Amino acid sequence: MKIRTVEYAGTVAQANGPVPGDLPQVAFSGRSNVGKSSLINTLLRRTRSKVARVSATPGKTQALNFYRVNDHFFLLDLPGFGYAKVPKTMRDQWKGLIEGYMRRPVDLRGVVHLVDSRRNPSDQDLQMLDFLAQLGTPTLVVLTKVDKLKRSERKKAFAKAADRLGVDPEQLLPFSSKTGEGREVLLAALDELLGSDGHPVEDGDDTVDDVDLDVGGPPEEYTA
Ligand SMILES: Nc1nc2c(ncn2[C@@H]2O[C@H](COP(=O)(O)OP(=O)(O)OP(=O)(O)O)[C@@H](O)[C@H]2O)c(=O)[nH]1
Ligand SMILES: [Mg+2]
Repeated sequence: MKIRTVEYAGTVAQANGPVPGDLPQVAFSGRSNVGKSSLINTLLRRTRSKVARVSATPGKTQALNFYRVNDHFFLLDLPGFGYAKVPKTMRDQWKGLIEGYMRRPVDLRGVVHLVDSRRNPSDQDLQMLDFLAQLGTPTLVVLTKVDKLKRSERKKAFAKAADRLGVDPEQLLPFSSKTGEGREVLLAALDELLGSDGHPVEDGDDTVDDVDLDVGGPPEEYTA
């Protein structure tokens, strides 16, 4: 997939809030600080005008942010979970928002769930993956920040995470926003999730898109 255009399309702060349009969706989830904003910016090649903002106070307001990519699909940035300082009421709100949204009859083609490659997947990671399995939503699991692992550590880390998640190590996609490792594989996986709806099939390099573009972004209170 070649990323041609990315526009902020809206924010959904309530599970039953209006969706900004009628396009297939792919959502990105994971615990706070897992590297989700960095991955989205790397994936969309938005290094100068960042799409997903990094907020100084994680978890303050929980909302789903929508970005329209190539006028063909919505990339959904789900709020990060598991931030230690977030009170339980807020965690319940998070659950209500995400689970409520996912249960809606929206055209959600898949979820990319991020886990830090240096950490053991948490109970919340397992709960999220269970929930997605129950819904039957196709799910990709990405292990982030792999640049921080030595080659020798990587194999062990992947085996351990796979064991805990109950999948094969080959099913875990390595990713690094620092080196760009995994970007092409993940884009190809998104192509598969989206089928022919995601984009017109097309070859060629995709290095020309980081031209000056101001995608805007969610209101400050909705960045997680
Ligand atoms: N070495 C390395 N650091 C990374 C990578 N991805 C993210 N980071 C760092 O990890 C920290 C968190 O990254 P973010 O992309 O803001 O993570 P997030 O999941 O969006 O975090 P919240 O929005 O706060 O939930 C930042 O200090 C990043 O620079 C990576 O691939 N490699
Ligand atoms: Mg973020």
